[in-house]
Amino acid sequence: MRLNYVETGPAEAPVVLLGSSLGADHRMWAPQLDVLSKRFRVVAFDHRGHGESEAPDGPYTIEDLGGDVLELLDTLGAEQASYVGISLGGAVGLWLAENAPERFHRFAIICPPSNPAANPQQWTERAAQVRAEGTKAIADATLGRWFLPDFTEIAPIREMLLACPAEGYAACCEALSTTNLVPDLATITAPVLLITADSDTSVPPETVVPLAAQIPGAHLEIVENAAHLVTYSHPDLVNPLLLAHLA
Ligand SMILES: O=C(O)CC1=CCC(=O)O1
Repeated sequence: MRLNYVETGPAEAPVVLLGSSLGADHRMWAPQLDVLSKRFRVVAFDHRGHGESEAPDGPYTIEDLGGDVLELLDTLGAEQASYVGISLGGAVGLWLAENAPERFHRFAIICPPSNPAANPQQWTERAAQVRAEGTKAIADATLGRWFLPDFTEIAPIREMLLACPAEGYAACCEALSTTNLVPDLATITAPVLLITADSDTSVPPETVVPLAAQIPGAHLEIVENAAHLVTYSHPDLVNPLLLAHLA
């Protein structure tokens, strides 16, 4: 699987991978790039079925998405990296922390759905809707969950959602419908920063806060007055947390 990615920062610096949310692509990390690229070789990638990555027919699994990231590390010639992921990208990060600890230094996991398989119908219905009507059918509702009304710079994210291949979006919904990362959280050995947002209705903080007690040594931060896509709306608060954890 060839994942599309964009690389910034010094080639010899430690690698940090950036994994995006469902329907978005590597461009959603624009507010982090300047800051992280001063210290790291930053690789923002598109999950399979997203952005300019290949979009084979689904369904996909979390193992497919995590395996793609391990292949990307090989492509980059990086034995190890740190990983920052939000939402779907956060779920992929938890899978990597559980299944490939030898390839990673540190994780920053933001607003992750840890057990979306608890409500599989939500995801299979959304997959069917997007296959039938395209991502335009879910764009407004998604933006309404991802940002509070006072955040108005949403046009670039809308454009990413509309550009996302319907099959790729649907197949990643199906990956979420079969994903439960909770049973193996206690096996995670890498240092994990968990970030949640107090007004996240996509992945409510009540579902993220308990993970901090289940992941050994995890550090939890709650961003106030923020919704799901907190990296995009609140880089002033999130970027210092990322730098402090990754450095
Ligand atoms: O689409 C949403 O609001 C919820 C979501 C779950 C995984 C993800 O990336 O977004």
